[in-house]
Amino acid sequence: MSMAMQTRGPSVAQRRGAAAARPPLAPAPLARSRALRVCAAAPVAGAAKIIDGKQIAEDIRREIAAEVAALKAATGKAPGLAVVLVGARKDSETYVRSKKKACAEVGFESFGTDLPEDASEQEVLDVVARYNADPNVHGILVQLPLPKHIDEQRVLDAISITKDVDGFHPQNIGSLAMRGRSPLYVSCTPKGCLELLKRSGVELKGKTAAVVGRSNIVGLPVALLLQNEDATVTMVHSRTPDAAEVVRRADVVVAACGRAEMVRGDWIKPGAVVIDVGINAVDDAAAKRGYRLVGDVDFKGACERASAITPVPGGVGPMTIAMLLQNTLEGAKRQIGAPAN
Ligand SMILES: NC(=O)C1=CN([C@@H]2O[C@H](COP(=O)(O)OP(=O)(O)OC[C@H]3O[C@@H](n4cnc5c(N)ncnc54)[C@H](OP(=O)(O)O)[C@@H]3O)[C@@H](O)[C@H]2O)C=CC1
Ligand SMILES: Nc1nc(=O)c2c([nH]1)NC[C@@H]1CN(c3ccc(C(=O)N[C@@H](CCC(=O)O)C(=O)O)cc3)C=[N+]21
Ligand SMILES: [Mg+2]
Repeated sequence: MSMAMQTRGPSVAQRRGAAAARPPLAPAPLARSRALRVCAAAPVAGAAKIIDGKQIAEDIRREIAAEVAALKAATGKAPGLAVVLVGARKDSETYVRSKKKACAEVGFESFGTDLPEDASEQEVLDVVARYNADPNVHGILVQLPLPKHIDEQRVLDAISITKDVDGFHPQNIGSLAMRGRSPLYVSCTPKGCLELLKRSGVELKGKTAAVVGRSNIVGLPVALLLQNEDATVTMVHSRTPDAAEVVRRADVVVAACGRAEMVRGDWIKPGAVVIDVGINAVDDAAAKRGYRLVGDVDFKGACERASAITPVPGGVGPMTIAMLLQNTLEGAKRQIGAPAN
C-alpha cells in the first residue's frame, strides 16, 4: 500500500508545546497535517504508524476557523449549529458539550435545546420545526440515541435536508448509495474515516476493504464511501459466519461493531490500514474516571501487523466533530449564498 509516511515530524511533546504557544485555533500560516507518528505501544519490528486523528482534526478546525473569519468579513454572518438533546444521558451530555465548545472555537454561533427525558415526540418535532425555519441556524443535530418512546427515524426525517449536517436523512444516505448522485451532506463519522485515509496518503482504488458493522450511521455509509473510491468492499455483521476470514483478506479495515476489541490482531493482514471507529468504556480501577475507552480493535495486537492504525481515543472521535463543523460551514455557505432556500 502506498503511503506518504512522515516519521520525522516533531515529537508529541514539541507539538504540545507549539500548540500551547498560540491560541488553539488561530489560522496558522501552514496548516499541514502531520498525520503519522511511530506507534509507541508496538514492538519495534513491524510497528504500525499511528494515524493521529486528534492532530488532523485540529488542522481541519484551524482551516475552518480561517474560513469562518473570511465568511464573517464578507457577509457579516457566522455559521449556526443547533444541537437538540433529549434526556440526561451522561455520555450524550459530554458529546453535546464538546460539540458546543468546538463551535465556539471556530467562531460559529451555537444554539441548543435541552428537553427532559419524558418530552413527547411532538415536542421534539416542534423544536426541529423551529430550527428548520430559523435563518440563523444552518445545521441541526439531534443527539442520538433518543429515549425509547420517541421514533428516532420520524425525528430525523423531519430535519430539513438542507440543514441535515449529520447526514442521517434518508435522502442524504440514499444519494450516497446511488451512482451519479451526490448527497448534500455525508455523515460525520464516515466522512471522518475517509478523510483520515485521504490525509494519510492511503490509496483506495483497487484495494480490498472490510467494514465490520452495517449501521445506518456508520457501517453502511462507510462502505458506500469506500466503494465510491473504487475499493472492493465486504460488509461484516452479526450474522457473518466467519468475520475473521473476511477481515484477513482486507487491505483496509474499518471496525464499527460496538464490541470492545473484537477485531483481533491476528485478523489483520500484514500491512493493512486499520480505522477503529469503536468507542467502548471498560472498567478500569486505575483510570481517573474509573473506566477507560477502547476501540473495536485489539490495538496492541493490530499494531504488530498493520502498516497504520487509528488509536482510541484520539482517532476517529475527534474527526467526527471536525466533520460536523465542516458540514455546518458548507451548509452555511450554501444557505447564506442563497438565503431564499
Ligand atoms: N468515533 C465516533 O465518532 C463514533 C463512534 N461510534 C462507535 O462505533 C461503534 C459502532 O457504532 P454503531 O454503528 O452506532 O453501532 P450499532 O450497534 O448500531 O451497530 C453495530 C453493528 O455491528 C454489527 N455487529 C455487532 N456484533 C457483531 C459481531 N459479533 N460480529 C460482527 N458484527 C457485529 C451489528 O450487526 P447487525 O446489523 O447484524 O446487528 C451492527 O451492524 C460503537 O462502538 C460506537 O460507540 C459510533 C458513532 C460515532
Ligand atoms: N446525532 C448524532 N450525531 C453523532 O455524530 C453522534 C450521536 N448523535 N450520538 C453519539 C455518537 C458518538 N459520537 C462521538 C463523537 C465524538 C467522539 C470523540 O470525540 N471521542 C474522543 C474521546 C472523548 C472522551 O474522552 O470521552 C476520542 O475518540 O478521542 C466520540 C463519539 C457522535 N455521535
Ligand atoms: Mg448516516
